[in-house]
Amino acid sequence: MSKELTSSTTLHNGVKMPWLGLGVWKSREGGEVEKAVESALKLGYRSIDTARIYENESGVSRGIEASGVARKDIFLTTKVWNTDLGYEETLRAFEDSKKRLQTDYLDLYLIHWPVENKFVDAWKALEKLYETGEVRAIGVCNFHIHHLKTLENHANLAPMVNQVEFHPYLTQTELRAYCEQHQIQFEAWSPLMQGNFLKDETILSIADKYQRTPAQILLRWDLQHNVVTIPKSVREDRIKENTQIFDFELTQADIDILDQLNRDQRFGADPDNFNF
Ligand SMILES: NC(=O)C1=CN([C@@H]2O[C@H](COP(=O)(O)OP(=O)(O)OC[C@H]3O[C@@H](n4cnc5c(N)ncnc54)[C@H](OP(=O)(O)O)[C@@H]3O)[C@@H](O)[C@H]2O)C=CC1
Ligand SMILES: O=C1CO[C@H](CO)[C@@H](O)[C@@H]1O
Repeated sequence: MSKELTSSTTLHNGVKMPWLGLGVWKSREGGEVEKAVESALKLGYRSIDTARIYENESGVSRGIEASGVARKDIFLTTKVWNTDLGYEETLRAFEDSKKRLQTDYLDLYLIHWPVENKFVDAWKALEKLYETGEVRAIGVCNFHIHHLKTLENHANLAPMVNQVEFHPYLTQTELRAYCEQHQIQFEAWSPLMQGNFLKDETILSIADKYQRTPAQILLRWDLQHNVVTIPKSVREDRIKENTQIFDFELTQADIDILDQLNRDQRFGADPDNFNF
């Protein structure tokens, strides 16, 4: 499978989404996020993942502006937060995010968490935004199979993306298979294990073998699993390092070794057990 920095997966509605994007959770507005987004776009990233709850959508838009990259060439994602779930509430939250992001449309709008009894109404709002062309693709985050099944029973449109925690300690085998069967693109959050990979001897030794950094091994492993990945960094050297994953390939044996590190360990919250 050959991929390059600008290469994309095709979602089930035909929209193209880059395999690599920049995550911006914890990237602070007022300088940090602006600089990270500007650097990433100048280095060739074409996808940015933010959320209302990250409180940096305005900063993201300033970074885009500073980069000089045309809006039409960028795949921009944001998410509706738990307190804004509901039909009218979600439509309003979308308008507010659009204003902060200084854009007339979004490429991808996601439900951030599967809050029971609320996500179906929010999904109806996302379908409406999709029908009116204000968003090019819609999807969910943190949905287990049972949440996807509930949605299926009420939705006109299947989600195009499910963005969930994914790395070698949490390989999500069943959920990935389900998403693949239903043409839902799987997207990894915390692909770098929030920085917790440095103590893992297996990851370090594979990095050594390929003469790559551990971060590059983790991101390459995502690509070879056909998983969209959105590593976060505010450091230009790392933002660049995280792009250098398209010119080498892991052997199947090494992919298997990384897969076997699975221990169903989360660095973030469990969707069935969250409390925000
Ligand atoms: N839908 C959801 O519920 C969620 C979505 N997300 C999305 O996914 C994105 C990525 O996940 P996130 O949780 O941020 O964590 P990541 O797994 O991307 O790890 C980010 C951490 O790794 C460090 N880092 C980045 N690159 C390197 C490198 N090359 N070498 C060493 N360390 C590195 C960063 O530090 P530094 O910045 O200092 O370089 C930061 O501390 C988020 O930013 C957000 O957009 C995340 C969580 C939940
Ligand atoms: O994207 C996210 C990052 O983690 C946060 C929880 O602490 C949430 O905002 C959300 O899951």
